[in-house]
This record gives sequence, C-alpha cells and structure tokens, in this order.
Amino acid sequence: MNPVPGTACDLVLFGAMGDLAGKKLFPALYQLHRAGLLAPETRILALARRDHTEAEAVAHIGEQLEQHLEHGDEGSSASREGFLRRISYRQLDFASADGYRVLDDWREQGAAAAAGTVIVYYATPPGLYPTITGHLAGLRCCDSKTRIVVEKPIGQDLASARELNDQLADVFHEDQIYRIDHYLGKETVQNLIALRFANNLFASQWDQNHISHVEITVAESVGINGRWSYFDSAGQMRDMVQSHLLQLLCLLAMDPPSDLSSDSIRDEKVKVLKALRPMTPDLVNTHLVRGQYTAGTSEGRPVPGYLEEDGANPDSHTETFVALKVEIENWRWAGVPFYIRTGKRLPEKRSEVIIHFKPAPHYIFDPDQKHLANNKLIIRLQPDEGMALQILTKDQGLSRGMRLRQGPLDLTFAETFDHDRIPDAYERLLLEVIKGNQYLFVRRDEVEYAWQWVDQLLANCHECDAHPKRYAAGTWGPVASIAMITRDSRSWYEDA
Ligand SMILES: NC(=O)C1=CN([C@@H]2O[C@H](COP(=O)(O)OP(=O)(O)OC[C@H]3O[C@@H](n4cnc5c(N)ncnc54)[C@H](OP(=O)(O)O)[C@@H]3O)[C@@H](O)[C@H]2O)C=CC1
Ligand SMILES: O=C1O[C@H](COP(=O)(O)O)[C@@H](O)[C@H](O)[C@H]1O
Repeated sequence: MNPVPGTACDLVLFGAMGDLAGKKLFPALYQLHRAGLLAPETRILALARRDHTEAEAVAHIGEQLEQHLEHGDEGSSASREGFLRRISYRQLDFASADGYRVLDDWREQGAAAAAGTVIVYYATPPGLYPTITGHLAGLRCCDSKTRIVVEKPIGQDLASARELNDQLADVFHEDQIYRIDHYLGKETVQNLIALRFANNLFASQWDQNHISHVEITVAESVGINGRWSYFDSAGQMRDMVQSHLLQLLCLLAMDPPSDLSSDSIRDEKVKVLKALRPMTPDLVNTHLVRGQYTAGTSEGRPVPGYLEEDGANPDSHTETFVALKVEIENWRWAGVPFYIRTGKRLPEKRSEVIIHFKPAPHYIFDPDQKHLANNKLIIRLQPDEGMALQILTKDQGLSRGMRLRQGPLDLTFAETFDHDRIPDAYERLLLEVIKGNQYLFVRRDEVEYAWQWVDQLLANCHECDAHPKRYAAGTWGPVASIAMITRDSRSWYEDA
C-alpha cells in the first residue's frame, strides 16, 4: 500500500541541538520522510541556543542521524540529504521574548503557511515550558490551529503538574496540547487495545471472574545514563511509575471504549486512575518496595552503584527500583492485584505483562500437576515483541496416561508478520501529531489523577525518607520485592 503523506505542516523544534532531538526526534522525522509520510511542503525549524550557522546546525543534525539511525534504517544518502533540506536553523534564547519574531518570519516564507498547521515541540529543560508558552502567545504564527507537543516530565507532583497545565491552558486549548508518554507510541502497547477489544476470546475473560492477578515488569539494564541530576530529583517512582507504568495499567484494566476516538479511550483510562485503591500508610508498608542499585555487573561488565555514578550525591535516598501491589476498586477488578515492578540495572531490558488466569473450577488431573493448571498470557512489549499463551495439553505417548504438559501458543511478531521493521515510538507519535490525533497522548486529567495517586503514596511512605533497600546491579531488585509477592503465595514470572 502506498503511504499517504500527512498534511503539510511547519514543525518548530525548541531544543533541536539536545539529546532527545538528536537521539529520537530527528531520526523519527527522517523515517517519516523516508516512508513518504511527510508532505513535500513540510518544513522544520530547529531552534537552540548555540551560535551555529545554518550549515553547521544542519551538518550536526546529519551527524546525529548517522549516529542514531538503527542499522538498516539509514536509507540512501539522497534520502538523508532530501530530509536535511527541510531544516532551517535559528539561534534563539528561549528565555527572552526578543528573538521570537524569527518564528513569524520563517513561517511566512513557507508554502505551508497558508493552510498548514504549526506544530511546536518543546524538547527543552521543562523549566522553560511556561516561558516559551508565554512568548508564543504574542506571535502571529501561533493561533487556534497550532499544536503544542510537551515532553515529560509534566510536573514533579500534582501541584506543579497543575501549574504547568494551567500555564498551557492560558494560551492553548486542551485539544491543541499533545503530552508525550512515549510508551503509548510503542506498537506493542497500542496492540493491547487490539488484543483486548478485537478478540472476544480475551474480551470475555478479562475480569475478576477469570483472572487471578496481573504482573507488569518494565526492566532496564541501563543505569541512569549520565542523567544523575534529573533522575535523582525524580526517582523511578516519578520517572517511570507515574507515567509509563500507570499508562500500561490503564490500557490493561480499562473498560471497552465505545469507539477509538481520543476522548473515548482517555475517558476509560481516567476511570481506572480514579478507581486505584489509595495507598494508606498501612498499605504502603506491605504494598511498596523501593530499591537502589549498588555496584555489580551489567551485561557481563562491572558497573558502579547508583551512589558512585558521575555527579552522584553519596547520601541520596532516591530509588532506582520500585515494586508495587496495586489494586483497582471496581467490579471488573475487585480482588485482582496488579503487581508492577520497574528498575534500572536489572539483568536485562525486558518489558512484559503476564495475565494469570484462574484455574478451571474443578480439577480432575494428577494432583501433583495442579500447580500447572493456570493459563498465562505473556505479552512481550519489548524486546522480542509478541505474545504467548501458556496452555495445557496431554503429554504425548503411550506411557504418559493423562499427564499434562504446559506449552506456549507463540506469536512472535517478527516471524509472523511480514513487516521489515517495528517503528520507533516517536515515529508513531509524531505522525499522530501531524494527523491531529490525540489518542496516544495524555490528557490533562490523566496526568493529574496519576499524580494524585503517586503523591498520596509518597506522602504516606514514611520509609521513603530512609535509604531504599539495596540490590546489586544485575539482579532483579531487592529480596523484599520477592517477599512482597510471595506473601500472596505467588512469584514473579521468571522465578516461577
Ligand atoms: N534525553 C532523553 O532521553 C529524554 C528527554 N526527555 C525530555 O526532553 C526534554 C529535553 O531533554 P534533552 O534533549 O535531554 O535536554 P538537553 O539538555 O540535551 O537539550 C536541551 C536543548 O534545549 C536548548 N536550550 C536549553 N536552554 C535554552 C535556552 N535558554 N535558550 C535556547 N535553547 C536552550 C539546548 O540548546 P543548546 O544545545 O544550544 O544549549 C538544547 O538544544 C526534557 O524535558 C527532558 O525531560 C524525555 C524523555 C527522554
Ligand atoms: O521515559 C523514560 O523512559 C526510559 C525507558 O524507555 P524505553 O523506551 O527504553 O523502555 C527510561 O530509561 C528513562 O529513565 C525514562 O525517563
């Protein structure tokens, strides 16, 4: 099928010389260009503080592409040059209103100016978002059609998230604001919607009558990648749980939306956030484990502990690992715990969801095999994207009688589907902004309900002022996280 190019737009990238732009945004835009999904008139204005000529800035972006494009995604040099020709560079101090008229000047030179939308992407330190918003307000190029893309973090807590949302709302309507949670751009995360609502087989089993518990693991083998000062002010709870993990939980737990529109999906996610059981001080003691990695090994090489990373404060109490038992107080999920865990410097990069189904009501097989009698659906979000349904069959052979055997019905996407590559999350997200679809972006109330729950948890966590439990880099987190799930006579999936 031939690609249908998005409508022409002018894309303004604040922070275009930064890490995110180089690693993710330009490579993603290049893939859209290469796939024919950017309209020919679409132009990109790169803005940053450094005193580059346009040629130097574009050359720098070209080098970033070379460095960050995956092997096989490079395309031809003509294609890369064609993409780079879309880019203009202007030096601008974002903090000062003086230079912002360059946006109007640039906008008015382009062919998309008459009809196309302006998309403004904030890829700057978050402290600049309100300033930039205020300065955009006075420009001719920013009007009711402008779309604003805001990178995480959206606040550090409920109060700061509300303040930022209010500042954005002073200038832009909610349907102009695209808050990024890049997990929503992952193909396998979007697939949760297809899996749940396109297959009646699962849709009819997706509740407390049929599911005993759910695990969500988002494990990273990396440490904090030179981002110590940002990470230390956030920790894994604010950096990962408040955003990506709660979004995954919402997609797994929400009721069926009436259609695929942005607000139908987001309304259902909000209902889940509102139904999260509040973490009272008693619950926090038993339902939360925080950890911090010490020196160990990662992918076969020795690595320092969190407190020995570059720039570290050796007294930091920030957690790099969180395990939680989350409960949802509604009819669908009463009595079904969601065990979630996420951490840095775990043994491997692996994000997956395990749905544990309840056993059949009456068991008639060998009592020694009763522990096998729970079907599991394993949804591999990354890597090795796909899913496997663990089912029970009769063990083959005359001598086996009615012995049971557990085996997977395995759907590995790379083998089953004839796609040459899985697009990066930012490709999907940028494409949806260009199309004006908000369903993969986080609405204001979602962000705020998520913060409300996390804030309450942190306020009730007396241990959070103390040092988190230690775990060696390259292990699955503190032993206490195993104890947390073992208390319920369960185990984390890989321990099973
Ligand atoms: N890096 C990542 O992996 C991720 C980042 N994010 C978020 O994306 C945003 C950007 O992060 P990141 O790219 O890492 O940040 P960087 O510090 O690497 O880049 C910041 C960019 O903003 C520019 N800038 C900063 N201050 C000014 C100013 N006063 N005037 C003009 N330009 C300025 C810098 O310009 P110059 O280079 O010229 O100084 C640079 O281009 C942050 O909100 C971050 O939380 C979210 C997820 C992942
Ligand atoms: O947003 C973030 O996500 C990354 C993990 O993303 P992934 O796509 O590689 O799974 C995490 O490392 C980072 O700390 C966090 O800010």
